[in-house]
Amino acid sequence: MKPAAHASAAIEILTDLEAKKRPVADALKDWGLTHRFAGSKDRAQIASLIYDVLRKRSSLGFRMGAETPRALVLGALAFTRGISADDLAAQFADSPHAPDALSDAERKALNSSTLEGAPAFVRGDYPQWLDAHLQRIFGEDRADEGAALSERAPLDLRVNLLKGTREEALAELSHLHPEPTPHSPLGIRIPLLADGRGPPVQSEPAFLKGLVEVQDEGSQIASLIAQAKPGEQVIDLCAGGGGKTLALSAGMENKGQIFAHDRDLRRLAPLHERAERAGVRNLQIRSPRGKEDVLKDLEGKADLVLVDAPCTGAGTWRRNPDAKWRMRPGSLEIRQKEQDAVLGDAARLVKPGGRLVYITCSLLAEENEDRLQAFRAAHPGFRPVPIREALSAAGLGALDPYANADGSGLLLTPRRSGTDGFFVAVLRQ
Ligand SMILES: C[S@@+](CC[C@H](N)C(=O)[O-])C[C@H]1O[C@@H](n2cnc3c(N)ncnc32)[C@H](O)[C@@H]1O
Repeated sequence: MKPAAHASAAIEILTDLEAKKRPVADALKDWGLTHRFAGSKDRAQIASLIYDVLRKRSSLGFRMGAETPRALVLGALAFTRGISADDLAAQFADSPHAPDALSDAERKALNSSTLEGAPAFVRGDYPQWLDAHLQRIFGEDRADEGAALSERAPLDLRVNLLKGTREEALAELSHLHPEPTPHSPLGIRIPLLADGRGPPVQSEPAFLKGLVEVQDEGSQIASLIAQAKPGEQVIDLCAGGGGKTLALSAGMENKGQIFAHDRDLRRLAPLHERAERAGVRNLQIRSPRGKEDVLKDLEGKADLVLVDAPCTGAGTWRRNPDAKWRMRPGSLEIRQKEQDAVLGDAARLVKPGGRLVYITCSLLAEENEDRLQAFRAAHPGFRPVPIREALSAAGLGALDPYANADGSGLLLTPRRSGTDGFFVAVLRQ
């Protein structure tokens, strides 16, 4: 397929998305099933274009003067990919499967539009109802924070010290032009390809033998702040696929015990194979078993309980732009209740003198500072550790500027730290 045919397919899929209001992954899958002639590379190119559209849906619509799938795709090709109106017209003329030729109004928008006069939620490409929420944290910077959350995300890897050093990993992956990440001592950043996709690192020998894992630098930092030490008893209460479990385990040098739990059995499934590949030998996966309390024997025993809480994921909009437009006030309320519940469950597991580390990949105070406040009111035995103290102990003092307003947590964002958005706070019992 030629690039112009990719544009046509993207318009078709976006039209379907709009009509059926369903997740983008489902629409892409269905399109692939009904267009078998499209190879995997074509499908990936089309998906990448659709994600470029979704990241900047509002601002592209504003600049194009229309929010139709066609206007948005033209806008993404011009403003994100830098293709001139003349070059687009030439591409369209050259392919039988191209979108219709550009109109005069489209040419004008492509050549001369700006974001001047656009409100913050358009410049920042986020849903209007979130404006007050983002203003609460970022004030006048909210549009710039939103804009940074609307860029493509980098591809970051974490070096697994159980298998080798960052220098060894950089050398093994040198053909992908890796760079050390600026903040995490374990991070490697791999440049994206021209169309915004990352190279297939999961097929690299360095990945297959467990020397590197895919993990955003922000997630690496959150795990490092938790400071899981050799010999400790550690519980990763919301382990999911185990991204942070593996990072914690590497910090423990396979000494002591780490327990991974999640209320959703299916989410834990990949961890078995990932741990094997990473050479982790001190992991027990405590899968849920109906109504049974599978952590009962660990009550009051953990040196560290990590709560990587379920959240709206507002910090990961670069990777899941679809989620940003699908987010509703009701889902924020549901997440808050879940966060309170899981924090309450964590409290009973921490031993006297132990730590509870609360993490979200959200930027919203309603999911971060407010939840900590509610937790502390219900559990006065837990004291917050000033985040600068926790950073210093983890050898991450350079991240001090990213402390939140009251110093109770770390707030990472693409604009501030170049990572996904994360909130991290440490409490001690
Ligand atoms: C942010 S995800 C975890 C991501 C994972 N830690 C990682 O680094 O890849 C949050 C997880 O919390 C789980 N969860 C939600 N409520 C829970 C609860 N009450 N107890 C345990 N897990 C819960 C969800 O199933 C989900 O997998």
